[in-house]
Amino acid sequence: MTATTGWGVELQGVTQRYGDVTALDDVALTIRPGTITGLLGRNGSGKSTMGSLLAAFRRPTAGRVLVDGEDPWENERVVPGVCFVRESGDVLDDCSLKDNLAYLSGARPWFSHELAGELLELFELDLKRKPSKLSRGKRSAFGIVVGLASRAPLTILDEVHLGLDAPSRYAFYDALLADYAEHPRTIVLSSHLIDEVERLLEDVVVLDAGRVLIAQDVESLRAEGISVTGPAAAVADFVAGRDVLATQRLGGTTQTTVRGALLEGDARRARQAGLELGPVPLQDLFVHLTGPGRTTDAAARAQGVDR
Ligand SMILES: Nc1ncnc2c1ncn2[C@@H]1O[C@H](COP(=O)(O)OP(=O)(O)OP(=O)(O)O)[C@@H](O)[C@H]1O
Repeated sequence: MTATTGWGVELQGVTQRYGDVTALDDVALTIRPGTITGLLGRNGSGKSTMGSLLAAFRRPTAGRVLVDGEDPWENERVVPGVCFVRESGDVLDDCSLKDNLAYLSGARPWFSHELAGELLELFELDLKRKPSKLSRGKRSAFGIVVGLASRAPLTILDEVHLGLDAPSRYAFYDALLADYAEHPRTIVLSSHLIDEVERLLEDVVVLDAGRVLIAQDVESLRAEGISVTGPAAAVADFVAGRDVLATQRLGGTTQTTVRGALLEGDARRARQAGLELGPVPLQDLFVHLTGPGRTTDAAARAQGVDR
């Protein structure tokens, strides 16, 4: 089948309830086609639920899900183009990997057997083995083989690195980037290892208790976090009136993380006050915005509510 450049996603007022648990709460979101988007959030924030809605594993309680402009639910055009790989692994446990690949590739119009072969070798997976007999890491690796080789226009990789050792994780990241460069598509990557995946991401969506806290491109998000370090009084003066996310003190020195782009003259003012300005890693921003005790403030900030 001819290549695509990836399918976009739009969620309009999407709510998903499980009994009295609201997993997604009136979510409005656009995922740009042809990007790698990081789907981040603390445990239970709704990431897997969002994946299952995009893959039409379930229908939302309320609102509209659009994949490539159409509702994916029972949609014969859209469903084969959405590949959702999740930790639980939707594989045939008691069939060999070879039979699994034959079965799974049958439903995937863009499936590349050549790439599957390369990845099986990379992760040292034996086609004769059955998923039920694999270690956790090898099971994850097989999920990655299926997810990448499917070359689906919308690929959702939900915590697919679980159990993988560090060399295998980095091999996965490299393989993903290499294949994505040659076969552009939309990839939604959910992971708690933000430091590791940051370099892969173009856009980032942060969910917080079922709501969208952040949805923007990584570059502009990074530019919004500033670390200010220097004498305590000078730091306090510099950050006054700004959105302070965290402060650490060591002796007379303070390091404060603020959210918000630098204003004109800030760099000069900081230099004159003996302060050091620096970037904030995405992981730190995430922790400061969603960490325990911050949830309510962060959600309120996202909604423009003053507390
Ligand atoms: N099938 C289900 N039945 C009942 N509640 C569910 C179901 N699936 C998810 N939930 C609940 O919905 C909320 C969101 O869960 P979800 O799995 O989407 O979060 P997550 O961000 O993927 O979490 P994690 O990072 O821990 O995997 C949680 O409170 C969870 O307990």
